[in-house]
Amino acid sequence: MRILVTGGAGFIGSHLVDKLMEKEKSEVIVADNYFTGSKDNLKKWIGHPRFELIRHDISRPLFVEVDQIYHLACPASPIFYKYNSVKTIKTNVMGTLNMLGLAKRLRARILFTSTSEVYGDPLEHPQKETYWGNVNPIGVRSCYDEGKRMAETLMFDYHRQYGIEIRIARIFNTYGPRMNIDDGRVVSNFIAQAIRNEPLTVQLPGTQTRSFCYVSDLVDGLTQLMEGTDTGPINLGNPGEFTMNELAKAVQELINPEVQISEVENTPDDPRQRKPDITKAKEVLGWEPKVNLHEGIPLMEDDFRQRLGVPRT
Ligand SMILES: NC(=O)c1ccc[n+]([C@@H]2O[C@H](COP(=O)([O-])OP(=O)(O)OC[C@H]3O[C@@H](n4cnc5c(N)ncnc54)[C@H](O)[C@@H]3O)[C@@H](O)[C@H]2O)c1
Ligand SMILES: O=c1ccn([C@@H]2O[C@H](COP(=O)(O)OP(=O)(O)O[C@H]3OC[C@@H](O)[C@H](O)[C@H]3O)[C@@H](O)[C@H]2O)c(=O)[nH]1
Repeated sequence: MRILVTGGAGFIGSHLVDKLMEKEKSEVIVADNYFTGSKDNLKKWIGHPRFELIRHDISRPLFVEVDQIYHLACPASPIFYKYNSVKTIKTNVMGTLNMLGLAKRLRARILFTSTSEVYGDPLEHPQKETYWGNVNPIGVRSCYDEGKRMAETLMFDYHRQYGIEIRIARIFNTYGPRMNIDDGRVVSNFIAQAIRNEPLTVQLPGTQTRSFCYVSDLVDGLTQLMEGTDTGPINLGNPGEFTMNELAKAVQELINPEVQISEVENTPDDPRQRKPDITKAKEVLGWEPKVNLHEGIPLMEDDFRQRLGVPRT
């Protein structure tokens, strides 16, 4: 089995590669342009006979011979996906078209990592896969959430029109070791701030909620979805829901009780609430997350302390 992972040098992608490489018969090819990812995340596999790393931007066609495609390439942190919004759209739309073209030529199964952001600022809570969402089509987040929605449309049209085997995961906020230290997402920000003894920046109002999934759980969900028979979309996330005020308190308690918490301005269109309904994942895949936030934060803290060079005192 030869498997392509686009975006495999990123946070989730590199953990997925670790899991795929554990299977002795798998060969893994990663294609990544290193916009938010890094070779460092894959250093243990570089030089391995079953592993190949290609610098490639998926908004251009890619010619490789594989049996399965995990299509993850796309900046995921709001700061990075807004940085060059037109490029984010090209990555989602042209990139997904290119990967579907590859899947069509090879008759390969393709899994796309969509997002809870397709639900926008959801009016249904928790979110089921049947909910169509509440998305601003012209806002600063649209390059990402509308880009992912268009990519889901392309996936289903290739499936209906050409019989391509597709899998769609709608991933909710995921955290863990190897996130970029200055990634800008909330869990990595708070952990880095707590270790550096800088105020935790809670964006107002602080009552907005998210549900945080530990990366090993998420990766198990992705491989189970790929190996199963359901096209999805299937929500993959941890239903444990926290306000940003609660998250800041948890990080303060677990990492640095002395650290201050400060309130800062938010960005436009920030979703006010988000929690996955994972009934479908449980029924169809037999999947549910195992690691809760209070267990996951210390695991991520170890990795951040090591990279920041600040040991526990
Ligand atoms: N982490 C989350 O909470 C979360 C939630 C929902 C969905 N997702 C999705 O999961 C996937 C992985 O997210 P992540 O958190 O690992 O993000 P990440 O930013 O760490 O990884 C994305 C990877 O894609 C690469 N990339 C970006 N544009 C590319 C392009 N045009 N060509 C080739 N490579 C490109 C980056 O260099 C990086 O290695 C993304 O598709 C993201 O939208 C993540
Ligand atoms: O320092 C910070 C950063 C963020 N936040 C808040 O934390 C919440 C989560 O923000 P993040 O930037 O981590 O992530 P978001 O939930 O906005 O988007 C994420 O959603 C799912 C995925 O597709 C992506 O990983 C990302 O787009 C927001 O309400 C934001 O206002 C803070 O309070 N402080």
